[in-house]
Amino acid sequence: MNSTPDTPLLDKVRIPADLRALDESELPQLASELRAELIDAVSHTGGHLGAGLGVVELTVALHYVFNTPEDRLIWDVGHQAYPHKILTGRRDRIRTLRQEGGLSGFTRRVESKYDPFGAAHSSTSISAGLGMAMGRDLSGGRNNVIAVIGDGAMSAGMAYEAMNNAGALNARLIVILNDNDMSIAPPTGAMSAYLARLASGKAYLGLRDFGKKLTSYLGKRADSAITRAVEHARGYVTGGTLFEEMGFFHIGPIDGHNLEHLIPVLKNVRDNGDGPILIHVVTQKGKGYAPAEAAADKYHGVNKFDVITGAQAKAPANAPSYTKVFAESLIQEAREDDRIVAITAAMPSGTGLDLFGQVFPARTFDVGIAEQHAVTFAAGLATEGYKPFAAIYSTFLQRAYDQVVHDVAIQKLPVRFPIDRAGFVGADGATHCGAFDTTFLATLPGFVVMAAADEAELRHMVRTAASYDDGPIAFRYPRGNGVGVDMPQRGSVLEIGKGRVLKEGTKVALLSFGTRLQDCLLAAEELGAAGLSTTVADARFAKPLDEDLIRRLARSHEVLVTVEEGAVGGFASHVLHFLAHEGLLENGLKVRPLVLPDEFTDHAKPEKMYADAGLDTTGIVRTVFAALGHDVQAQRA
Ligand SMILES: Cc1ncc(C[n+]2csc(CCOP(=O)(O)OP(=O)(O)O)c2C)c(N)n1
Ligand SMILES: CC(=O)[C@@H](O)[C@H](O)COP(=O)(O)O
Ligand SMILES: [Mg+2]
Repeated sequence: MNSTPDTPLLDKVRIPADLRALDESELPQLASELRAELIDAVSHTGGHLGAGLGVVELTVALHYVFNTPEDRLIWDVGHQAYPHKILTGRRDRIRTLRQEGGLSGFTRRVESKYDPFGAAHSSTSISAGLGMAMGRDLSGGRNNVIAVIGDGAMSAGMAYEAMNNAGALNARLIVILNDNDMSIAPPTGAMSAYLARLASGKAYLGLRDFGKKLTSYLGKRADSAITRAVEHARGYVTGGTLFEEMGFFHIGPIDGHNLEHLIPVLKNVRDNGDGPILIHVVTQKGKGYAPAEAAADKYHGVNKFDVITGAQAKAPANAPSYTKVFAESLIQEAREDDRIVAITAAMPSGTGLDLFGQVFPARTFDVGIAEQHAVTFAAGLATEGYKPFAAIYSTFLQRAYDQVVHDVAIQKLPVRFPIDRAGFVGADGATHCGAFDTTFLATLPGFVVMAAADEAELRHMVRTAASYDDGPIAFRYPRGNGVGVDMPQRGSVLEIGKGRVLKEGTKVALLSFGTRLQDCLLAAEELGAAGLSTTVADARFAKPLDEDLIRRLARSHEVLVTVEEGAVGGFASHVLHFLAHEGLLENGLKVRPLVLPDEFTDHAKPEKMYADAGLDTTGIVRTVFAALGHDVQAQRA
């Protein structure tokens, strides 16, 4: 049984100004109440918990020391910002997190003046902060700019591009590296090993040298409290760290859960110094909640859960998740072909490649949060005759578009792109919606672009991709579970550019690309009951199109509706382009392309999102009736 925590001190804090009125000695108590409130809220909503738990003290210290929102506080990714939301006027809505109409699970400018920059994709905070710092300097401002970035996010190229620029500009910018030695999975890469070395005290200077450096940056006010904080944590970082070579003053590591250490350091940095500074703070992901601390993923993302036991709610599923089907199918293919290798950009569990990695550790590469590199790395593997599967969520593939075009497509390299989380993703909202992949891939010459209509189709597409060597090939599938169709033992190789017809009719044709197929079949039944004989086809390919199929549907039906879970400019655009060139739009054919709405759709339950987008059974039927000029209400009565 969960009961709302007792939070007498937190109840007095609505906004950071209230927090700043507290005595410093009260802050540990406030942090403890904030942590209890966070746990309780997320137990009701689900969401990102581990990262927020790890920054409770840091959040309190930052708002205590800095004058937010005039001082700009930027949270990288934003998944750790729930404690920040509670302290910045949003506590009354914290139990609406990630629900329709409720608070976003990330920072958002439209949500609060305390969120100076929206996020959800990682590693943008230093760039945004540097822009704010230069804007401030150009307009003669005096405010601080603080970017908080995790050790996982620090693996991405953008972070280095920003530091490189910040060092050269010598801008006054505060970067807090929140090092919890975790990404979603344990972090990978040389940078992670380097940070671990720094945090373990192996690279430290003597106290005297450190004192000298500190005084040169912070001036006389680099008092003993700051030295003690660093000394207490692990020691003192040497000159010549990577960050210092990039022009940052580097301080740390310090214990990010100890307010007595955090506050003097932050005050000193606030009041002194010039140029960019990086404060290395060591924290524990999941801190203060035993089930999170004990979990392998530190409760990075959780369903609703029981606070006492930590047990998470799990809806019963009638079918395996698409992710699991992908992983198992790829394992199956990889047993047959030792040239198959798999790549993830810090999403092993999300993409299912953790399973692949258990079977084929040497053929699995977690490259860190580095989608651009992941794609070009895959291209390199392809040049050596390997069959790389670069498994990247639709939304994160956006970051690697030039690599897809320049390194893969132009060179016609057979990189395989399994694209998970294609279409609506529900609670993560607009930043994570996989809306654009069909549009941005199908426009590239020579790219093969497929969408799986169900989990069996996904299995076929994995096999098809494994056997296709003529150039790049992508297949998209959504977040969540399959539809419960019978599964083939092994996938078949699909004929490239050929769709299939599931139901023959004469008046209306529904041409689906992807998992909306099930709703098309239901819609066809409704239309049939209303006397409208309906064909249902699964296009399978947005590129190359099944031109024979489309020609036939266009010639022998009065209405042609295309249905896809993607933005305008995708499958339907290619169909319309083809129809126009074939002169098939000139004989009275009524074509209706159903795509995602031309807007960024906020978080909600996926079923509601489909309904609002007109992409559910009702929406499809309504579209057909409207095309035929029928009165929808009368038809359905
Ligand atoms: C460009 C991009 N790729 C992948 C992700 C998925 N993702 C969200 S949080 C996260 C791990 C971040 O690790 P870190 O920055 O150390 O933060 P922590 O969760 O440890 O606090 C990943 C990989 C993302 N948000 N953005
Ligand atoms: C913050 C982030 O980007 C990830 O944690 C993401 O929320 C994971 O999404 P899935 O739950 O769909 O894997
Ligand atoms: Mg981390």
